[in-house]
Amino acid sequence: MTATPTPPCAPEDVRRVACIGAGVIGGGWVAHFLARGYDVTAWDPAPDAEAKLRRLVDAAWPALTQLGLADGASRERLTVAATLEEAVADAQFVQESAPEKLELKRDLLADLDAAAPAGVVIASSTSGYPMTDMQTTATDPGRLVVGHPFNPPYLIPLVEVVGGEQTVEHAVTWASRFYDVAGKSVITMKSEVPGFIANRLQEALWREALHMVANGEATVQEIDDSITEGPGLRWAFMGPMLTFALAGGEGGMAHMLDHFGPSLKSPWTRLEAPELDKKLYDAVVTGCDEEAAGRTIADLVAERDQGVIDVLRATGRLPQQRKDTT
Ligand SMILES: NC(=O)C1=CN([C@@H]2O[C@H](COP(=O)(O)OP(=O)(O)OC[C@H]3O[C@@H](n4cnc5c(N)ncnc54)[C@H](O)[C@@H]3O)[C@@H](O)[C@H]2O)C=CC1
Ligand SMILES: C[N+](C)(C)CC(=O)CC(=O)[O-]
Repeated sequence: MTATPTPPCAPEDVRRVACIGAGVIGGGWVAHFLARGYDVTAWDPAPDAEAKLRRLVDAAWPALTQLGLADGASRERLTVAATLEEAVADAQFVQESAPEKLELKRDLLADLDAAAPAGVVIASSTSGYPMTDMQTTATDPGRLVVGHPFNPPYLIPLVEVVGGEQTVEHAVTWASRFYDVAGKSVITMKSEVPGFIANRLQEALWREALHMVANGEATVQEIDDSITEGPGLRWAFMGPMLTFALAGGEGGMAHMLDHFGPSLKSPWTRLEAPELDKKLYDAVVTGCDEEAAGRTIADLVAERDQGVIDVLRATGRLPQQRKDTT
């Protein structure tokens, strides 16, 4: 193991970003960084990756233009590299978004560490693996961090940052500051909670939803309506803690706990996940198809993007409108 050098430039001075893996999330990161005015180099081993990536960026661009592009932002600042080494040779920050397979991530992060300039911070988009488990074979594990985004990374602000046991503190601090400068909303985690904070919360909700679908207690449509017509409206601007504090009236959270605490224990009971057997699998997939009612994935992506922009605008969270470019 080598000592981790400090990053070659300050987070504010980064101009060149490498995105490794260019699927749903890697492509979303590419769109985000381009819209923020960075030069982006992407690499993905799939033969059709470049065409798919450019389609994704083109589909995201109208939403990003509505949000306001940074000065000089352009899709022409995207380069697709032929090799991993070429992609990171010049990078000042690397975002890895390859498939969620532990061995693949371990090998890939070690390869990126071998190829990227010394000290450059390398972040993984993993949605659940602790960095401690992924950094085991890298020569300089100190510069490897998790930077967990939310889909699509070009619209959902949150990114969760956390290091592993071998990550040096300055890499975590640097990454958090970089994402902040790049327009993200950052939570820097104190420890490696499996699945990180927000995924644990949404997976807990989803686990309960799967139980209800498996037991025939609710349809997929009812699950979704119960959130979009109910708590989801509040959660866009006020989290579950403060929202429930208001359930206690003038007594706030203390009264809420005194009043409802004992009765709330019944919905807290299902701690184990249901078996994801074929019946449940089919019920969830068919239910989503029925709910989509003929809308394609592209239709739903456009609907979601517009919905997120409307919510950001309505809650005063749009970045300053800036000059539109290409
Ligand atoms: N899909 C989602 O909603 C979210 C996914 N994530 C995380 O982002 C990462 C990527 O997930 P998705 O974009 O959904 O997957 P995806 O399947 O859409 O994209 C993965 C891409 O990686 C490429 N790839 C395959 N082997 C590779 C390698 N050895 N090196 C580099 N690239 C390689 C594939 O060709 C593909 O284009 C995963 O770690 C996932 O957990 C994080 C947040 C949300
Ligand atoms: C489904 N997922 C676990 C990969 C989702 C995430 O990690 C975050 C998100 O976008 O909701």
